[in-house]
Amino acid sequence: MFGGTETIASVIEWAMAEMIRSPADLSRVQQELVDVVGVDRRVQDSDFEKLTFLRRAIKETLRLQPPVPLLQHETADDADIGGYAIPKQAQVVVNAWAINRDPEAWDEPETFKPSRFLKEGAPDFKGSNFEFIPFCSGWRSCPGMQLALYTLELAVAHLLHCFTWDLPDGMKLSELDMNDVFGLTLPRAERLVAIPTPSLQFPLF
Ligand code: HEM
Repeated sequence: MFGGTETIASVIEWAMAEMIRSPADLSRVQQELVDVVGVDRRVQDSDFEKLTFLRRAIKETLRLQPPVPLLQHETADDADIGGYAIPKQAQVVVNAWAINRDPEAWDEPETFKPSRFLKEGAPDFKGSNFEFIPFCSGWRSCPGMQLALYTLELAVAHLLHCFTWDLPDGMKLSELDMNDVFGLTLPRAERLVAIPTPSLQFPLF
């Protein structure tokens, strides 16, 4: 299995890139952090329950950039799926990346839009909404999901609460390369380079 660290590092980088490229969402997440946490202390575990937009921005990142895009399994028995006969012990590859962007399931599937998850009945990734499967589903789904979510939320919350972020050398948002390298994992084709400026009213170190 791919390391938990590589998957998490990739999603943190994608989340930062998606938000920098979407200033309205970035400013909504940062305002939420100021409203919930303030500017004179750091984020704590007890804050996460109230950081609803930040958590949806991470969900949306996992939809667009699942770090395990292809799920490889073997059928235990003969099966019939959508009229296709799949024999026992067939190798089946599920393209989670394509499913998470299926235009029949998602409105504007290519657009980073965390607010889609604010709607009543929006899909969740706990395993029963098959249009959204960044952690797969069923008894071989990711056992590290809760740890991964906690780590992702904590890291991104600190990065966005403690700093404001700018692209280097007057680079425009439209120039940010959002290509990936498609394979067993889904890293960015070009590393994200962004300049942090401290934003809190106390020394960070
Ligand atoms: C954003 C972070 C992560 C994502 C999106 C993710 C996603 C996945 C997916 C999709 C699978 C199933 C693969 C398949 O069915 O072919 C999986 C399996 C697994 N993951 Fe994760 N993972 C993440 C982080 C972690 C972490 C932090 C750990 C451990 C600390 C972990 C441990 C595992 C293990 C042990 C399996 C194999 C389970 C089995 O084969 O029964 N993952 N992960």
